[in-house]
Amino acid sequence: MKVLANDGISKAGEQALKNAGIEVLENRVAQNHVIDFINENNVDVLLVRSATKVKQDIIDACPSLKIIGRGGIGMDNIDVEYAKNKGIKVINTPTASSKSVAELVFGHFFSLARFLHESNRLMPLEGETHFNAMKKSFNNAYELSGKTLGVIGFGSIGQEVVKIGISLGMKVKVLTRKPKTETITINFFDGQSVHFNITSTNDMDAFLKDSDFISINTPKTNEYIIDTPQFEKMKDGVYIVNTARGGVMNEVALIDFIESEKVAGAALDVFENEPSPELPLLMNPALSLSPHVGGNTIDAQEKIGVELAEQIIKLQKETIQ
Ligand SMILES: O=C(O)[C@H](O)COP(=O)(O)O
Repeated sequence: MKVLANDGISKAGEQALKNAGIEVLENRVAQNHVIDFINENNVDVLLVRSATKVKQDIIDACPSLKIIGRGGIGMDNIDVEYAKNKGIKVINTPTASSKSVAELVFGHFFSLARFLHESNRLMPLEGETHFNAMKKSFNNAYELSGKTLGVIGFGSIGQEVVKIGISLGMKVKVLTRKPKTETITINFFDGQSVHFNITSTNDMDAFLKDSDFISINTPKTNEYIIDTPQFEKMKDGVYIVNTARGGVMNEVALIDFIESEKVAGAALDVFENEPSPELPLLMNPALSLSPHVGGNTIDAQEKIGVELAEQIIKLQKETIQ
């Protein structure tokens, strides 16, 4: 069996596959050469992250493909149903990177609430006057503790965001299409755990009115979840972080509401025009930005690689001679 890990795979994942007698090709093939490469090398399994798109063209033109694996959560770069209808197994790693994404959400919240993104850019400044002026300009900072965290989406990442929020002493609200209850378990270093039953709401207006810090943690949507009418209903001075997908929040409207100071600060890890975000986003001091790195930790990539390898080995045993 041959695997093409086109957007990379961790050493641990690669080793697990090799130990099972599976060949791993680590070539990084450009999108327009993927079909030829798969056919020339008789690839059985195509592993991707979000960079490589696996759409109908690849699925139709590559009869050797038996498994498409997404190292990560969002499957919007893969024609999942189309592949499944053609008998191709499609797998992902729905929980392996959720802690990493949730930690990035809070990295951005802390950065926004304390102006870290901006002060890092502006330091070092010469002389007491500049130093003190800068210090004064960052006076209106906030603690997260005691504030209301609004989480849009209650999947594995949303739940990890909620855990961190609770641990910081935040009040937590979760917005989902239909209300649902999840038991959130926080494990402490000494082996103790606490459990919280959290029920989400579908009352968007109340959610927007109450939330001081909003994190978007949903799959990609066809329409904006956050657009002008939603911004209008938010608290003055709200902070928003989007680590979900470009397209869940209207970036043009976001800039307008930052300019009117309705939104105090926002962070984007994902962009409508990815990988080339619009210029007004890049230059805006109220924005903390990162280049789609939610799952980019050594820890998450290790877990992702190993989980993918385990699933492939299992599928190989079950279905592929
Ligand atoms: O959907 C995901 O898993 C995250 O957005 C990470 O995407 P990436 O693997 O392309 O970094």
